[in-house]
Amino acid sequence: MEDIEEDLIEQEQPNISGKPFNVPFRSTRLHIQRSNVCSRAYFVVVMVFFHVYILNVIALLLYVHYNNGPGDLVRGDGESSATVSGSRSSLPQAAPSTRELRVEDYSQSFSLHRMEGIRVGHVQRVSIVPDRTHEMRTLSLKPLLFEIPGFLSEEECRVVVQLAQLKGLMDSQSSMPSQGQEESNQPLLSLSSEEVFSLLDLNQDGFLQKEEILSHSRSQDGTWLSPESLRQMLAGLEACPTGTLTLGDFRRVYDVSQRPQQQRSGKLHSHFKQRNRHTWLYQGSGSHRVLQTLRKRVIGLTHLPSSLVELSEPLQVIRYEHGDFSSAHYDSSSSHPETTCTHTRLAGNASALTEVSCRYLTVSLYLSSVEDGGEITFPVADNRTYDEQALVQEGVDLTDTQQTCGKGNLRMKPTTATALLWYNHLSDGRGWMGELDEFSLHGDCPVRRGVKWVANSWVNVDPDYQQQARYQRLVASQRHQTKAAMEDQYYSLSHSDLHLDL
Ligand SMILES: O=C(O)CCC(=O)C(=O)O
Ligand SMILES: [Fe+2]
Repeated sequence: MEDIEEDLIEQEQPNISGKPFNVPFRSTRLHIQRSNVCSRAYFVVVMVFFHVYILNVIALLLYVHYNNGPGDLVRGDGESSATVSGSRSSLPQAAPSTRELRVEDYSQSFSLHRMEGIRVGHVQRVSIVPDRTHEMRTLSLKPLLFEIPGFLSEEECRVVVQLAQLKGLMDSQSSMPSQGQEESNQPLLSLSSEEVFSLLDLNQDGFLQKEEILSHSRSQDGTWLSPESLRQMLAGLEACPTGTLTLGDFRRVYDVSQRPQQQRSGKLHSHFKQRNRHTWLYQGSGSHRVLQTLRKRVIGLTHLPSSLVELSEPLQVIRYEHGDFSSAHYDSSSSHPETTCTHTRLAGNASALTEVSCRYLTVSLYLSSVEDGGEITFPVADNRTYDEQALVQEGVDLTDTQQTCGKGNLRMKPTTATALLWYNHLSDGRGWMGELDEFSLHGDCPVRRGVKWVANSWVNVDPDYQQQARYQRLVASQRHQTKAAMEDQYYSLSHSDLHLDL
């Protein structure tokens, strides 16, 4: 207490003006301090806490500043209307920066841009190309779906159709066995369980290990084992105490997995069917300027980072002639532990996983109008809830676009130069891609008169953010190596030229 009083006396020195504090004030301070509330120790502790707090805030601000988004992965790159028709460097990207390499060090603090639908019928003006704006109309909120008339010029539509014709179109394959294909696959599917077991038993030890089953279903091609059937088999395998399947186990599990889906789940779901022809058009540097422009326009429209869009699938151009259609389907897939995204597979230790398409959103570009039929249908758009059972009721299967196109909730007639954009996935609530949006189910009604040309621009995103980041770093470093190799070659060439000259 004496110390405190000494201290107080020291503090009662005259102030700057040379005058001592007046008496009432001094007596108040003395009173407070004698009551021990503001003891020196207390003051020191408060100040220490205060400084630690300030330091923490500064550290946090610095952290946020230097880790502002995952580098090239989701950087807003200002690829706006002004740059849509501007030329961009075609040089390979630089090597991964230290900033990119730190991507895994911190948790997500960024967002994949997602447009606002506001309400059905809402029209917003968007700036995608210089010197003009486009109207973007919300067609549904579930899925989040927009229509942008005049997204392309008629000339651009013509060029894309001609480029597709030049490339050549091929028959589209159904990703799931269609009824027709089931028949044509009969000889293959009629392999006995013993034969299938023996083919899968790579090391011929008489047991099937998980890796052996997975090894045959790595690539999406073929119709033998859909992701759903694969899940059935793996569930059966996990139920076995040994973690392997004997021939007897395999017979049971395989039988169940090969039964049509409607019998397993009790739901009358028809398999995916389609009839049309398609081709793929590369949009990277060196491709036709219209294709490059369209990709930039998709970047401008979606506000997604150019690196994501540029590493996505090429443009798919589809031609539907008379009677051509596709039954209702999802453009993307829900994620499961047994699946990996096709586009990022090289970046993971995923050699034994089934590949699936991971497409955050779809931009469908209509390159022609159709005289009759050929609408795109979203059978469950804006239903209050998603009910898979309700898709098939009283013999009416809403996924069967050949029979029930008129009964879906939303149908859009193809119109030349119009774009549709919809999100196939919900947000994960943290700014990355979340679950498959079940309302994004859509199909194509049969063309009755005319020809439908449509181009699909998909933006691929891996629901596993780290995997997407690894993939982008891998591509960036490979590009860097390629560039270095090209420069080396150029250097040695010019060097040898020099020798020749001499
Ligand atoms: O025809 C359309 O409008 C879109 C085509 C489509 O759904 C697809 O190819 O996945
Ligand atoms: Fe589709």
